[in-house]
Amino acid sequence: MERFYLENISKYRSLVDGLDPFPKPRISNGKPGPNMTVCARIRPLSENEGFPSSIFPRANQKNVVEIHDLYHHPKGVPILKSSDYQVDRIFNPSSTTSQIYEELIADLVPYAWNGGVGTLFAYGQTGSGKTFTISQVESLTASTLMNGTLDGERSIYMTIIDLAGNAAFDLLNSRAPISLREDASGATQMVGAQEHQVFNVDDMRDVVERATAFRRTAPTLKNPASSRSHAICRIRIRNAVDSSDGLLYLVDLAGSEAARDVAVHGADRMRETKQINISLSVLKNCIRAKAEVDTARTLFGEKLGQKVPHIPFRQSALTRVLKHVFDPSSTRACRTIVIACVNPSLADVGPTKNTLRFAELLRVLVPATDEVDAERKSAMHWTSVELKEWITENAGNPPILSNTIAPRESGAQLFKLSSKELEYRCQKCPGVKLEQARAFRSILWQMYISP
Ligand SMILES: Nc1ncnc2c1ncn2[C@@H]1O[C@H](COP(=O)(O)OP(=O)(O)OP(=O)(O)O)[C@@H](O)[C@H]1O
Repeated sequence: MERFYLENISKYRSLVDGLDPFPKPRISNGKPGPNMTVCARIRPLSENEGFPSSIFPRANQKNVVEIHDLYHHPKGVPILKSSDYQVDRIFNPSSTTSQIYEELIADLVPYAWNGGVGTLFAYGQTGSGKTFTISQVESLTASTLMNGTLDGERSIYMTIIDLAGNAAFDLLNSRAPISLREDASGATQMVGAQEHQVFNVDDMRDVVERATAFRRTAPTLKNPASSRSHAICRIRIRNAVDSSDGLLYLVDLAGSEAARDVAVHGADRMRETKQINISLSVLKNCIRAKAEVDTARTLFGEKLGQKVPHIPFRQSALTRVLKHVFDPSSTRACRTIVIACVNPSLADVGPTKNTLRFAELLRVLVPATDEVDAERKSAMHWTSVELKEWITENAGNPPILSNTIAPRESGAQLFKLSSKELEYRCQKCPGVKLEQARAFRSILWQMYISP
């Protein structure tokens, strides 16, 4: 494929130049949820790669990127296939980590200082800049925590572990194996992991450097030192006065490597990649379900009762460690930021689209409350024709339509279907994947939930 792109670079450029610079804007039906921000960071092109960029921030709409890919047309002429993606914030190749930190992450630090749980994930294809971003954020976080501007006395402790499959290792103790267990209160404990108290910026940077030396890496086609594990840096901020410890989790996820990248590395690497991809998929389901719970709580408050989506956080070691973040019964205040890292090179266009699709699926938009009420009330009485119109507008691409509703099914009947039945029907539509079916189901879920 890379050869095809290289041979057609000038054709690609001329096709992109011929596109309408002001395409039809995407319609967004809400604003980002209260405790979750999903952004994308486009790293600079490496000079030695020789491919043009496939990512074009849209000129007439903020936080939307267009991706242009080149396809082999059966008639032999390369054609352009374009898609667009929207996130809460896009950082261009010229953005520095300090800018990203100031704009997006710095607020998590006082939030955790005052007892909240702040979590930052870096997600993306191998070589897309996750470790680059998280390591600089760790250093900037150390400066904010230690520069004396935050009110009150706190003690700060760090633990850094990595997870390979369901096995966990202590990066601050020569990668000694540790176990993850739930204690009597239901909290997940990293049994055997060392926790280091830190007193200044240098202490914190030393701890991070020590951990980095023990991180598991292996070569991939895209990165000679690719991280093949999820690294979790936990900073516990102890407040002796009211005993509610704040927590900051900085999570550098393993590269979401495509199978073709590891094909040359044998069966073990294929197994490892499969495990990484499973844990990333569970993580995605948990982040999205958590955002749905938060959104529903914002919209319906006390009236919501027990009617919250299931959060499958027990399905992988990664999400069990982060139980504080995902357990819907937890009463702790949590804020989560996801940075989807992408490499703009045309050679990476496939994984880039996967990463941005992943990022989009994490977003749960909150419609204005009066809009929800009005829409919900009228939707219950829609006929199947009105329902079809609504589904066409809201079900994404490819459209979920043909088999979703029976000929005379009304709005009220569709909204009462169980999630399983709805997912099953959506999946019968050509080209619709389970993830899209779930995302669509959650839009419906927000609409039909009764206060
Ligand atoms: N924003 C950026 N500016 C300059 N260089 C960058 C940027 N992002 C990444 N790089 C460079 O790209 C290379 C790969 O980055 P990095 O190791 O962070 O990727 P990764 O996503 O963590 O990969 P993996 O999942 O394989 O570990 C590194 O040499 C890094 O210095």
